[in-house]
Amino acid sequence: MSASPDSPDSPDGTAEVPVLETRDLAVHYGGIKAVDGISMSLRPGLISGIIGPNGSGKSTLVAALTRLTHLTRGEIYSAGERYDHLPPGKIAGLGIARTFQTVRLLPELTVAENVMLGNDSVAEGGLRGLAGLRGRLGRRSRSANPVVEEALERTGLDAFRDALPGDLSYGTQRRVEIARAIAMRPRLLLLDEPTAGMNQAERGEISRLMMQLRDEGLAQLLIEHDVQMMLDTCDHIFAMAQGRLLTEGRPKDVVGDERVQEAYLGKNWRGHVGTR
Ligand SMILES: Nc1ncnc2c1ncn2[C@@H]1O[C@H](COP(=O)(O)OP(=O)(O)OP(=O)(O)O)[C@@H](O)[C@H]1O
Repeated sequence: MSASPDSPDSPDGTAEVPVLETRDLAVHYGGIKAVDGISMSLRPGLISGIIGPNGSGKSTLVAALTRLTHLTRGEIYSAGERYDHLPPGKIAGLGIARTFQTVRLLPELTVAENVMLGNDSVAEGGLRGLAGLRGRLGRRSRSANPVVEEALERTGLDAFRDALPGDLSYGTQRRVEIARAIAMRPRLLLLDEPTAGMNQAERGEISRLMMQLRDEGLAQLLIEHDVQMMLDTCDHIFAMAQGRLLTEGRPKDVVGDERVQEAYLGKNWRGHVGTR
């Protein structure tokens, strides 16, 4: 692998290696330029966000970062190491975990078992690992896996450990997905619309969880249509339109940017932008 030749400076002047970086990234589907020349850099330990109208390329960008779609051109680096040639199965090994737009839990497994699937030892065992999971975990017992226990605790799911996903609220199912991703011990967590279909209280819960994880050092990239949540949660926002970056910066600056308002928010958006 080749190393990224230059790195941005952190506020204290020392060189800081981005947790993730793209250079001139493009994904075209025939004539559709879903992503068209994105160069972006995610700083460690921050919550970064992507906003943009429907069809602006946000999900395609995440698919490119996790190597689930082809690249038309460009380069991707994880902690300075170029990885755009790797297949999707190798991305977790780089310390990049993700949640999806729709809940993807295994309905016949308990919360603890679903979370355990995120852990390396089980993932390496594949389906045989899954078959052995029940025996090792045991219903109504602790998993004896400190990573899983920690993930359940950090996401406030300990009380639900023996529940099946179908018995949980949508918001709690989302938290299980985040717990499973955390059990991978990632360096970077990608969250694609984690609060879709949630009420305000559940959104607040996810937002607080993300900030808690950020305070514990986990870098996150959030895609979300709820602009107020983005303002409240993110440290840095990228605004996309038609596959390109319109602007990036502090949330209130980006949301206050005329081009962003024109492309996405509309002139009637009246959220508050002055609190951060
Ligand atoms: N597999 C595909 N084949 C062809 N076109 C695609 C494919 N995936 C995405 N597109 C197109 O690429 C563009 C960007 O789509 P994408 O889903 O990335 O946007 P988005 O910003 O995530 O939208 P949303 O907010 O609605 O989820 C759209 O025009 C979409 O129709």
